[in-house]
Amino acid sequence: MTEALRSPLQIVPDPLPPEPVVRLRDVSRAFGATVVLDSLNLSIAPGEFVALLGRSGSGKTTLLRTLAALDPPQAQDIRLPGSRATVFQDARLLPWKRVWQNVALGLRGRDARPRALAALEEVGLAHRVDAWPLTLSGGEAQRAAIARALVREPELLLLDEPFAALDALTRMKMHALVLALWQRHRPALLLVTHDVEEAMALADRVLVLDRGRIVAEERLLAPRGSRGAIVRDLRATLLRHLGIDVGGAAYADLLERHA
Ligand SMILES: Nc1ncnc2c1ncn2[C@@H]1O[C@H](COP(=O)(O)OP(=O)(O)OP(=O)(O)O)[C@@H](O)[C@H]1O
Repeated sequence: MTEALRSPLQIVPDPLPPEPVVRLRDVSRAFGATVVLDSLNLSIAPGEFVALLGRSGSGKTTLLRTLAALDPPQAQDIRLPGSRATVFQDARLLPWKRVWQNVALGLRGRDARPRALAALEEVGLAHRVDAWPLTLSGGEAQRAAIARALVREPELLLLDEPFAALDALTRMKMHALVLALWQRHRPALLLVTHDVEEAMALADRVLVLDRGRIVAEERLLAPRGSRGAIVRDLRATLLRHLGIDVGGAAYADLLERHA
């Protein structure tokens, strides 16, 4: 027997953390003299759900476009997975193609249609597969856009304020849907949002971007659905980073009016 096997106290090394699927090191981006991303560092682990908050003009969309590799490549230290998909605020469906054809767009092989149909069924649109995009409601169009992203089984799913244009009830349904799909498929997911509540309800980690830098990072360790007790302080912290003082009299007054 070897020495190691005889020892009653074997030291089992911690498993190495998984390699991030996204890694940005010291990434900057400027438009003319305006610096929009400023020496930014960001890692996202496989299967992690990250929310990105930021005031208007803080650089969220620019960061998302960098992660989607939509802008011309630059000589920067950026690692991205090969398979990525993006869902925007507007569904961007081609109006001259039926819903299932929009989802199947770019898929190769005979199984393109069955794959598209399966994805549409997953998002609750089995009854609308042959519809024209212009006949869909806003929520249905976003479901189709999510199906189009998911059918590619991306390692990285980017959501750019996908619920911003939806009414409150539809938004809640979409939250539940995105969470269920993320749990089933487990892509790394970056959700850009203005909505602190949305970020806290859905994400594992919430980042705040300000003037092209990540100025706050909060991990949500409590399981989703049982976060009620811990969210108040966190909400206040995140809102402060977004320039809203929840301790201020004006905010207290606002809360009272909504009570
Ligand atoms: N193609 C471009 N050319 C010039 N300036 C740009 C371009 N794209 C973005 N900007 C500028 O970069 C800054 C950040 O824009 P970005 O769209 O990334 O912000 P954002 O946080 O997504 O804002 P919002 O929440 O309002 O969508 C803004 O000042 C914007 O005017």
